[in-house]
Amino acid sequence: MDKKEKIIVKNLTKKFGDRTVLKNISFDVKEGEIFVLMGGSGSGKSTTIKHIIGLLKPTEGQIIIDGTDITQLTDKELIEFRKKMGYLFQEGALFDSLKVWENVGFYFLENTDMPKKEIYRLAQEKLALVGLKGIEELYPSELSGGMRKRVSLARAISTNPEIVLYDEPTSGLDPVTSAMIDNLIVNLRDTIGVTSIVVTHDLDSAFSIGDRIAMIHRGIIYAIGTPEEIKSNPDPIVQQFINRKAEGPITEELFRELQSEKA
Ligand SMILES: Nc1ncnc2c1ncn2[C@@H]1O[C@H](COP(=O)(O)OP(=O)(O)OP(=O)(O)O)[C@@H](O)[C@H]1O
Repeated sequence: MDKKEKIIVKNLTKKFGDRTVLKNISFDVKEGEIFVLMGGSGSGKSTTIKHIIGLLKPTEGQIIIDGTDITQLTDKELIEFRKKMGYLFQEGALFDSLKVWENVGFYFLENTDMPKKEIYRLAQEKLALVGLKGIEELYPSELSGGMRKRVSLARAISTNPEIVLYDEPTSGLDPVTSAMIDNLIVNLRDTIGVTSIVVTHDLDSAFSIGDRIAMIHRGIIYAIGTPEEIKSNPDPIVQQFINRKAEGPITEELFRELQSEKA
């Protein structure tokens, strides 16, 4: 039997001023699925997931999560709804003035009466999951970029969310740490059935962890399918992207644009 849809993105269009960044995109993500969103710089990946977490409102379209159209929620309702979602920001977005454990336990420090000792323990547990130990008392400025990213990931999963949205979880990480993050994403699905959307440029990671992959280019979804289906998709844009080719329709478009800007 087909799994139930957890997230439905329906005819989503987003304009910033007179620029249309997302052009009527639709897809759904099934419960417990790892759905990868792939595409070049500026293609609209971050904008798409920011709609799913409710940080952006669509110009047109709907975002339906567990049957609720979140675009219709009030700010207060949205904050409550977001409890079931974790979001790993592209830049990490840690609070520099807070220690690592306070960053990881931020949700509980802000919103609950849980004793600090317990929050500290919870932070330790989540940090261990991302391979970090003994850094609870440090500040983000004392960490490497890769460590900061992992601390952000520990924070994203601190509330045991049903849905986790990852914006470039492995960018800037060494191959071993990247593989560890990939494993963690897969483990969260296998052990507690987390539904994930992973935005990535990392083709190896996309093909190894994705149950399905969507390829977005200039605000349009060109292909959606299993890794095998994407590999054999004949679309020239998809093929140029997944084969890392310098020449092809993506570069030709870019070239034409640069020429017309010069003219
Ligand atoms: N708040 C905003 N105001 C105006 N334009 C924006 C805004 N946010 C994003 N854009 C534009 O929308 C387009 C898509 O941006 P987005 O961040 O979604 O791309 P992306 O696919 O995530 O790229 P990258 O891989 O480089 O992070 C870009 O051209 C960007 O400049």
